[in-house]
Amino acid sequence: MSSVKQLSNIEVSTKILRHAVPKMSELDIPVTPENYSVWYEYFLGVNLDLKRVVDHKIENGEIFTEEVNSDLVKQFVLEISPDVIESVHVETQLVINNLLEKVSKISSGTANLTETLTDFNQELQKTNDADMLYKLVDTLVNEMGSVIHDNKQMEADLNHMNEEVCSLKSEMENLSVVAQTDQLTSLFNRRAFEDQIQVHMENYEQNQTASSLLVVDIDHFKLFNDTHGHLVGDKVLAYVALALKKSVKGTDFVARYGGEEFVVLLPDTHLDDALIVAEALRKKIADKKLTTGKEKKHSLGPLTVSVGVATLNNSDDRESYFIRADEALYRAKSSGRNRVCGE
Ligand SMILES: Nc1nc2c(ncn2[C@@H]2O[C@H](COP(=O)(O)OP(=O)(O)OP(=O)(O)O)[C@@H](O)[C@H]2O)c(=O)[nH]1
Repeated sequence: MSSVKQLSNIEVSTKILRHAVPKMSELDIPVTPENYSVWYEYFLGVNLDLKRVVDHKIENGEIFTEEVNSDLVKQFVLEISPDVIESVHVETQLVINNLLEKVSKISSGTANLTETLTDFNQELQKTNDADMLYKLVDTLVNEMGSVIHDNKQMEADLNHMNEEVCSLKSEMENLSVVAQTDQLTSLFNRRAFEDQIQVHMENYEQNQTASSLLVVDIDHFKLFNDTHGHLVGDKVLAYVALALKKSVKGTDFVARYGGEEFVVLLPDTHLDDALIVAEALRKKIADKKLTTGKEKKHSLGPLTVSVGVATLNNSDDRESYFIRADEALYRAKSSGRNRVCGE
């Protein structure tokens, strides 16, 4: 279990919330989810680089302008592993539950108190001859009234805080999606792939669930870019991404590994079946006639991919699994491209 997970409990997240928000307001930093993530990390105290950079800025009296905040986000938040983002989700959810519990307790407590005091007040008003007592109790009732008022105010504050935490949570979720998505193709990115390959390894270890990996690389993509320009190149990448996504089952995982290279993880799939899937992908892309221009008359020429396939085995770690698929891809390239090679 990571140190972050060990620290993940309601006390820690509430404590951080209590420190982070006042500090941000002291430094005039808007409490957006991204900025909050930086300060959450800062008060969590495990990211020493972040702490050093922020402390240095505070010591030098530096102003946390929009630019400074955004640099901190870029430098540290976008580097936060999905693990940490996930843990912030869990903690935010715990804070919400805690707050909801408090809010409901205060609501019912206030309702009871109001009822009791109202009855008591009515009874007292019927008694004419106990002036002194009446005055004392009336004072008491007034005081209790102000307690009720305070409680109501507290309830309103808690409700408001709850709304803010809810919106924080939903923004954090968006942040997590962004951190795992490739902007150009909308596929998962390499970071998400690293997580998913880990899931496959664990399923294999625990339940002997088979797993196969395809590494798909567009052939001569440099030439394509050079001939048609980068913008068309980008569109072709988006097209290949969609073609891959549409050609596999919903449980299969497609990501852009980088540049013109894609990866597909097939759960519960042995080598023979993975080779069939890979061949179907290759053929689908090779058969498509790509055109451009308003009337789609201008042909872009052939577009093909090479695919390397590997299946997870007992002695694999994440790296060796990927390397075997990548070596198979290399063989597909060096033996002529537009083909599939297995390990
Ligand atoms: N348009 C565009 N091009 C990209 C992107 N990422 C990488 N590339 C280009 O992809 C090309 C990859 O070239 P190479 O690695 O030489 O590979 P290749 O031309 O596909 O040749 P083989 O893989 O050997 O068939 C380079 O020209 C990169 O600039 C991108 O996001 N958009």
